[in-house]
Order: sequence, then structure tokens, then C-alpha cells
Amino acid sequence: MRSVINSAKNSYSTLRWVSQPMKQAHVLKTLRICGFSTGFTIATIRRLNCSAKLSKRVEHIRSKDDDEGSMSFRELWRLIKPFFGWFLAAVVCAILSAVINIRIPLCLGDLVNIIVDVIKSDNKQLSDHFDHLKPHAIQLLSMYIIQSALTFAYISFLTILGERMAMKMRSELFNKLLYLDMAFFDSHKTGELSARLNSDVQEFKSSFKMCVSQGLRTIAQTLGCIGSLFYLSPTMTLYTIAVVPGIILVGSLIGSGLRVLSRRAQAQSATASAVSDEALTNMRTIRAFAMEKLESRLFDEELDKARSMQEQLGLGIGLFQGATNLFLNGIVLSVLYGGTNLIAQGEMSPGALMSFLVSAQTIQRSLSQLSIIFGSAIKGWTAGGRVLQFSRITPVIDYESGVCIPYHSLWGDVKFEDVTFSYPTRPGHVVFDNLNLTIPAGQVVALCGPSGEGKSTITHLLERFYEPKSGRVTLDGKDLKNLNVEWLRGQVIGLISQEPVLFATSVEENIRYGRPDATNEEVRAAAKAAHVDEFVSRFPAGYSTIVGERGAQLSGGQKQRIAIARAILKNPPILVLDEATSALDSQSEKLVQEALNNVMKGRTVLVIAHRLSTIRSAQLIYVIKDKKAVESGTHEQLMAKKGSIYRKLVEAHNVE
Ligand SMILES: Nc1ncnc2c1ncn2[C@@H]1O[C@H](COP(=O)(O)OP(=O)(O)OP(=O)(O)O)[C@@H](O)[C@H]1O
Repeated sequence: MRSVINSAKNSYSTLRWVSQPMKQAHVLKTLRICGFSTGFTIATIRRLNCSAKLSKRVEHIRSKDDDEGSMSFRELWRLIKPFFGWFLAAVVCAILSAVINIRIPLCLGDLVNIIVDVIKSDNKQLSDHFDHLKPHAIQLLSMYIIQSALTFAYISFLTILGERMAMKMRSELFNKLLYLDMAFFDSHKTGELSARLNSDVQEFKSSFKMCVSQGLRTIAQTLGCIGSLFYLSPTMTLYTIAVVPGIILVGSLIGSGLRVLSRRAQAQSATASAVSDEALTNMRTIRAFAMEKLESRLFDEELDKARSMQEQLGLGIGLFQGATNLFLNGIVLSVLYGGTNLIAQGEMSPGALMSFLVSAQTIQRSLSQLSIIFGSAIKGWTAGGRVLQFSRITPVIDYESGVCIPYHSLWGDVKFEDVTFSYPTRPGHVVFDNLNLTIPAGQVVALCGPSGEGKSTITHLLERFYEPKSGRVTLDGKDLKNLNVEWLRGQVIGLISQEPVLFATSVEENIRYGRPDATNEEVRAAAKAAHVDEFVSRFPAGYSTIVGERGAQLSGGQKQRIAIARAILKNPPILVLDEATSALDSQSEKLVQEALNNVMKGRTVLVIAHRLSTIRSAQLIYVIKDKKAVESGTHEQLMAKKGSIYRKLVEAHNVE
């Protein structure tokens, strides 16, 4: 920036020197232009600089694996298979409708020939003419009726098929996402995932329906009409269809380019929606830092890229369709020209020309329709691939396997044995290197240590959100890897974390999340024990009060107490409290601590806390530092120990 200002200053001095012999007005004008350009340059550089910094933030949102998002025919078949009946019915109706469409021009031609005969005939008796026309007119009318019935049928069948397939895709993807490893969510943003669940499925569904209904119909129609053309005039037909292979060849070449463009455009749209999603979920932070303008620009930039890619795609598809139309219209014109010649030479009847023209027009319409379908197929194919991309991932942690320890023989003895661990998203950063610690059954064990040393990570490993790189975590001597993870998380461990996140439903339903089959009385009892009752009873809607998105309509302490009530209701043998009382004021903390003390009795409890009052009451304290548990003992033992890190932490108010 400084260099830009300096160069502006330099150019100003040069200008002054050059302008000495010039008139003053000219000098002022030149200076004004120079000043304006400098200002413009500075503003542009500032803007570019800012945009570059902003784009960096988006880099982590942008999905890295877009090229894997393509769909195989096998995967498509797997989607169709459960609804094959509907698919078959739709296909049959679409083809039958196409067959009728092929027959209609021929009938129309017969009718025209009769009309021409009538015009030429000397018989002025109207009823005779109508008798002659009637069977053909009735035949044509029945075809129109059957055709519309078939259209209704195949559109209905396709709607049913499309909706069921979309539901299957959505449900499979959502189910898959629910069971994917935590590492996956560390590297994928919510906005991106919801774009796949919603807009990509929608895109696939519309495109699939279009391809089956119109694609099949138009292909059948084109082939059938080519047959009719042959029947009417083989010579003219050969001229007419000579261009079709060329169109197909050019089409497939353009198609492969458009597919790549479509994939990139869809990925960019997903990035844009991830940016907006992130902004909308962090609205309070945006407000607090007055970042509305920056967020708006960031979104606009991503949106603009998506727009530009979608426009390029649209232009490509449009170009292809335009060129196809030009070819096809040329065909119709040449049919008229050639047909008139043949009529003049007496080789073709006017009715046959009419049939030929209508058939050629049907082919023309079908082919131009096909070029639209082609564009939509490209979009649908890539959208389907993007949806299925995550369904192909196999999670490291398997929910099905593993044993459960029977309730009566479960003690709750936890051990970390030589555990080495790095987060999958940051493999180079070792959080633990041969960590060893024991959480004896029925005891309250506290973890303390400087921030970022891995206390919460211990709870993540205990919950089996991640797997250790080496070493093992055991429960009653059994490696967690051999235990059923659903049982472990659902029935053994109750976690109350630093930042409890609630669902946007009522207080009651949020508490019941701990045990969905709990009675109202049990929910109220848990709420009373966690001192939720005190503040909820002051709300006009009581336990039916809606807590807002992620519990935004409650205070931090209130959220925390609901989370505690949820854990109390769950009643797990092992309780993990990760700064569970950190958001409470000292008065509320005292109340909640009392409640927690009641729940903690007879259970294995792992507490992460910064408050001395919480830590000192633990039967065993571990100090986590330098990738290990460096000290352990009771508060008194650790305070008495010479050179104790624990004592330093207490004295430095790291433990208050
Ligand atoms: N999901 C994650 N992916 C990658 N690294 C992570 C992840 N979560 C935590 N970390 C890193 O692991 C290290 C340990 O983090 P952890 O949250 O366990 O620390 P902590 O001791 O609980 O800190 P605090 O007391 O501040 O809560 C930190 O360096 C942190 O940056």
C-alpha cells in the first residue's frame, strides 16, 4: 500500500515539474485525473486485498473432493430397483404414448387425402362426405383420447417413482451422515451437506423424471417417425436423417465438456450456500463484530462465481440447442421443398406430404426436446453423483459390531493405556503421546491442565468419537473397539459438554432427549434435580417453552441446566462433565453442583473443570500437559508435592 502511495506522490511531483510551462487550468485538470486514478487504484488494491483475505476463509468451506461426484449406471439401477414396477409402468405408458404420436400423422394424412378427394369430387351430397370421413375422424379422436390418458398415466407414475427415489436418496444419505465418523464432520460444513440433501436431490429428481418421460417418449417417437418417413418416401427420409449421426457425435463431445462444467457449477453453488449457512448460524458473532457488509460481500463473491459457472453452463447448453434447432428447421424446409417437387412430378400425394411434414416436424420437435433433455440429464447425473458420493464412504467406527457388557456386571472402570492420538484433520499435531491414566469405577476423577492440552480430547476418546492411533482405551478391561458403540454412547456414558446445544423444540422435549421413553413425571423430577424447574416455572408456557435454534432463547446457565437434566434422566453408569458448570454463576453453580453430587454418587465420573471448588472434591486428579498425564493424586497430595505443576496452576489461578 505504501509503495502505491509513494508512486502516486512521485507521479504528482513529476507532473508538477512537467506542468511548469503549462496553463494553470491544464495543470489542475491533470492533477485531478491523477488524484482520481491514484484513489481508484488504492481503493481497488484495498478491495482486492480484502477479497483475497475473505476468499481464504471460504477455502476451508470449499469441498475438495468434487471430482469424485459421479454416478454409475449400477448405482442408478440400485435406486430404481425397489420401484421397478412404477418405472416399468411409466416406461410402457411413455412408449405407448409415443407410438400413438407416430400413428397420428399417418391418420392425419389419410384424413387430408379424403378431404382432397372430397374437394375434387363432383358429388355435392354432404352426408356422403361425412360418412366417408367419419371412420377416420373417429379413429383420430380415439387416438387423441388414448394419448392423453397415457400421458396422464406416465406422468403420474413418474411422479410417484421420482418422489420415492428422492425420498430413498435423502433418507439413505441422512442415515449415512448420522453414522459417519466425527472426522468427516470436522472437514465438511453443514451448508454443503444440506445442499446435497436438498438441492442436489431435487435436481436429480427433476432431471430423472424429465429423462424418463420425455427422453423415452422422444426417442421412441423419433425412431417411429423415421420408420413412417421410410414408409412414405425412402429417398426423402435418407436426406432427412443424414444429419442425425452428426448431431449425436457433436452432442456427445459437447456433453462431456458440459458435464465437467455442471459438476463445478454445482460444487460452487454448494460452497455459496455453505457460506450463507455459516453466516446465518453465526448471526450473533456477525452482529457483535459489525461484519454484515463483509459477510454480504463474501457471499456475493461466491454467488457470483456460481452465477458465472451456471451461466457458462447455460450458454453451452443453449448453444447446443440453438445449433440443433437450426439443423432441424432446415430439415422441415427441405422436406417442403423436396415434397412439392415430388407432388409436381406426381410421385407423392398431398396427404403423404402432409404426413411426411407432420412426421418430420415430430422428429424435429423430438430432437430439439432431446437436446433440452440432454442438458438436464447432465445436471441430474452430476447432482445424483454428488448425493451418492457420501453414501459410498465406509465409517471407521462400526455401529453394528461389538459386544455389550451386561448391566449387572458393568463396573465402570476406565483405563487409557499408552494412547497416542492425533485428530484425523490434523495428523501432524500429536495431542497425546503414550497417555496413561485410570478412572477407577465409582470414583470422581478430575482432569486439569492448561488450555488446549487435550482434556476434552480424553472425553472424545472415551465416547469413541475418534480412535487412538495406537494404544487402547478400556472399559472394565475390555477394549472399547470390541464394545458396541451404540450401547456405549446410548447407555453407558452421559456427557454434559462445555457448550450444550439444544434442539429448537420445547424445554420438556429437550430434557426427554436423554431418554425418549421417560414419563412426564420422570422428566419433571430430572428438571427439579438440575434446578431447571426454578426458571421454567417463571416462563408463561412453562415446560412447553420453545428454546429457539440451538437454545438461543435461553441463557448459557439455563441451557447448561437443561443439559444436566437430560443427563440425569439418562441415568448413565459413567458421567462425563466437560466444564458442565462453567456457564453458571456461583449461586446457580452451587445449586447445580448439589444436584450433580446426588447424581454422581456410586458412578464413575470424569470431570473437567477449572474451578478449584469442583476439582478439589475429586478423589483423584490428573494434570494433563505435554501430551501426557504428568501428575496424579488428591488435591492435598498434589499441593504437598515439591515442584508440583498442579500447585503452580492453582497459584497462577489457572485453577481458580
Ligand atoms: N476436532 C478437532 N480437530 C482437530 N484438532 C482439534 C479438534 N479438537 C481439538 N483439537 C486440538 O486438539 C488439542 C486439544 O484440544 P482440547 O479441546 O482437547 O483441549 P482442552 O485441554 O480441553 O482445552 P480447553 O481447556 O481450552 O477446553 C488442541 O490443540 C486443539 O486445537
